[in-house]
Amino acid sequence: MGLFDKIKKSLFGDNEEEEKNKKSEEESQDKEAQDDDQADSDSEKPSESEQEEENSQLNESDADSQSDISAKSSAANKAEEEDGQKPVAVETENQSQDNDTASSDVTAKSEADEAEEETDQSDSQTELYEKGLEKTNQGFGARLNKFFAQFRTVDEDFFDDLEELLIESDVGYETAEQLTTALRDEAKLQKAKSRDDLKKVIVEKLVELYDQNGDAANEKLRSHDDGKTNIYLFVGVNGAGKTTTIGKLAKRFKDEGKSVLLAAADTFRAGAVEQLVEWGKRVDVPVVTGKEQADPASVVFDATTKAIAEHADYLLVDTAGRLQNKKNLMSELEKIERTIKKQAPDEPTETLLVLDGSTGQNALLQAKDFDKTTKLTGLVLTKLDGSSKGGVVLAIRNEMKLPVKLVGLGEKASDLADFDAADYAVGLFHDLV
Ligand SMILES: Nc1nc2c(ncn2[C@@H]2O[C@H](COP(=O)(O)OP(=O)(O)OP(=O)(O)O)[C@@H](O)[C@H]2O)c(=O)[nH]1
Repeated sequence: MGLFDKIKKSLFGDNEEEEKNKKSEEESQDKEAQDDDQADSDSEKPSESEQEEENSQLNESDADSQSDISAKSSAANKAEEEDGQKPVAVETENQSQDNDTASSDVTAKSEADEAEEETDQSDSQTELYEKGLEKTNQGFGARLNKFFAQFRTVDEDFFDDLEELLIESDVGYETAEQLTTALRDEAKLQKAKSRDDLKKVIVEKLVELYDQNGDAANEKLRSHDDGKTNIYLFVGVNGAGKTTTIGKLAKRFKDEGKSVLLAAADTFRAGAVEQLVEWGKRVDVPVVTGKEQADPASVVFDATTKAIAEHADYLLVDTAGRLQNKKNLMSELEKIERTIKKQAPDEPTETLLVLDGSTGQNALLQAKDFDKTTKLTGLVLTKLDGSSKGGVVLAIRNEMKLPVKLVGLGEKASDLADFDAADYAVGLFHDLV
């Protein structure tokens, strides 16, 4: 569907039926990891209160920062039940710095009788956005729609009020100003007078603003298809949705027939490893783990060695969201990146910052902090289904020139979509007014 059709459908509706596909899961492979003397020992670990204090500087979302593994595991189990999938058997063995390659990872076994077909509903991307953005609509979209519902005439007050509304919706001051100016000019040009004319223009301008701030070559997930392993490094504050996104993406790649390996490099928190192992079982991909409190770089080293040796198509690396202080977190990430580059000089293919979509303007600060340490190639915006804002998408794009590559629109394995500016802009208006 072209942009115009999407805008038309959003604003005026139609009766098109949405397609629904069913996807099935494939068997996984058993893999082995090789150990090495790569790991250095980490400095002493902090108290919980120190972690919390540090984390609050990076993440304003208290609810997420307090999420624990029991909640996560029960959420995963609940989702498993929803997906109707039984977990496959998992062999768990810890890795250290010896050379016991046979016991160096956690492997999801692919036993035929256990690999039940997952029948996740695979909604079309537009449908996912519409469903996922329902709550965001109660925020940014609802404000826009309420604003348009009260619309009387196109005058200076109209544009001033619109600019104010955009700033309140976390679009950012600069972006709000740019968008309002563009809208003012376009409204004049198109002689837009009615409410529907203006809504059409604003959707067009939202998309245009997003598009003009990007690098066309870096819009979609990068992936090389030359037999080498694509390594995706996921960074972000705790609770942003890194592990969940990795689980969802692993499922997507598996469904595409690719071989996937996961690395649980958040050894700081035992629950984080468990959570990734749960996802590995759910989507039937092996997970490389290390001993609790082990050097995360050693886990990454083992996982990279294994992925390269076994010609895995993708290695998805989960990292810690918090350490005793920001400096420690950043130096750990630096070390992980160095470790990857040592074995695979052109990697990582992607360094994705995972951001909670409801974080608001703080998301921008996080993006700037992480970008200083690990050169980011893109963003993943999660929880857009539960976001009360949503406007931060534009702020980040405008100020960081970083593309949003993926969006999380729910907790299920299938609730992941490629970011699409038109879908996003249209989704904000869907079903309202
Ligand atoms: N509604 C909704 N919830 C999500 C989404 N993505 C993640 N979550 C939930 O957010 C919570 C935190 O997600 P995690 O994947 O554990 O976050 P993390 O960044 O790995 O956190 P740490 O392991 O603490 O660093 C979990 O309860 C997830 O189920 C999403 O797109 N929508």
